[in-house]
Amino acid sequence: MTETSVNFKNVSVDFKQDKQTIHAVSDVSFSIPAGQIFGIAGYSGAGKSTLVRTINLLQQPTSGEVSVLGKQFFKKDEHGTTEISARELRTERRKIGMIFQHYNLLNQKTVLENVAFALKHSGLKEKKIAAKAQQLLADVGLSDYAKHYPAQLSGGQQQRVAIARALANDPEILISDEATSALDPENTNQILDLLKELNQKYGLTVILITHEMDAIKRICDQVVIMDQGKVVERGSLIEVFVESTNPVTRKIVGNDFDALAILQSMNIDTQSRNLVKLVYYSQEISQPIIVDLYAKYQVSASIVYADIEEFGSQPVGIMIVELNGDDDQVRTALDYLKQLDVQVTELRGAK
Ligand SMILES: Nc1ncnc2c1ncn2[C@@H]1O[C@H](COP(=O)(O)OP(=O)(O)OP(=O)(O)O)[C@@H](O)[C@H]1O
Repeated sequence: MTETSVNFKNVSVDFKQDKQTIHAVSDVSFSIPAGQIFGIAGYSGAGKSTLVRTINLLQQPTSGEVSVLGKQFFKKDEHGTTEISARELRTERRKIGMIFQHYNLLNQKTVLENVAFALKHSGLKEKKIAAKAQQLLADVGLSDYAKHYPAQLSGGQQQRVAIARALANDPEILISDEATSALDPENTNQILDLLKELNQKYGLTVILITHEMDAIKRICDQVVIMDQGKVVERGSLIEVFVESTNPVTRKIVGNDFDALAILQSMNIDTQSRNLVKLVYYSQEISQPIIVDLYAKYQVSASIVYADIEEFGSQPVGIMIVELNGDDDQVRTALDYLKQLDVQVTELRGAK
């Protein structure tokens, strides 16, 4: 397996509309490592769908280069255009499954037939097709629903059928374009957990396009934030959700770790009080911090704000504390916290 599943290099997509040019995607470059769950997040209209449609050339870039699983699919620059042949593209597209917000199931066919339909051109005999479709249904937890019709299933179950169908040709990449956007929170989480399970079981690369930050936080390894056709930021969940100071990113991912925004919403003045933001990566650490600071350094820390968020299975805590004590002791206490792998940000005078 190649290490990079998708590589975008200087990809731009323009649409001409009423004599105007819409720059849906502008000079985007990044790569998606194989075997990861990779999020592409941003507001509606940011260019996410247009960008991922260039992966299987459902959308041709206006310029730039797209390579998938080590093979160059498309390149257009000042020297001209090179493109994979239609025949090769047909073969390569089998390695890329897609699911969408709308399940697009065939209503007159049973669940099993819907999945089997995707294997029509696989070269397998009918019996083998039925067996494989049944196995795929088992993979998505729908073994008992083979003979049901789509209308008899819930939205979450229908999306499972769509996932089974998308996996029919054993793809290496699964693109999920807002696949949970029409589902309630419980079904959303179940589908996300299923994607994670498939990622782990089969090493499937999952590209998760969504405007729902909770979805990204639940299962992604890395995330790209897009805004107005451009990549604003790329990194691990912690880098993007916890550490980023980029204002566009913060607006999109929320202010859960932005101490100044939190304090402002609580009407707390940062100028006159010795406030410190502490970020830590283990749940057990928060209580001892406060106790230790007093016991070791006679620095009292009163908690102004505290919260814990989960990123996948990684809890990340934030505390804003007001420190009181001798100046030198406060300094030593802060050094001690840094040694404990607690990120310390002093907020006095910060804007
Ligand atoms: N075929 C098209 N013709 C003209 N404009 C288009 C076309 N497809 C997309 N656009 C425009 O390109 C921009 C990016 O759209 P895109 O659908 O990629 O965004 P998105 O981030 O996926 O948002 P959404 O989740 O709402 O689809 C938008 O301004 C959109 O109106």
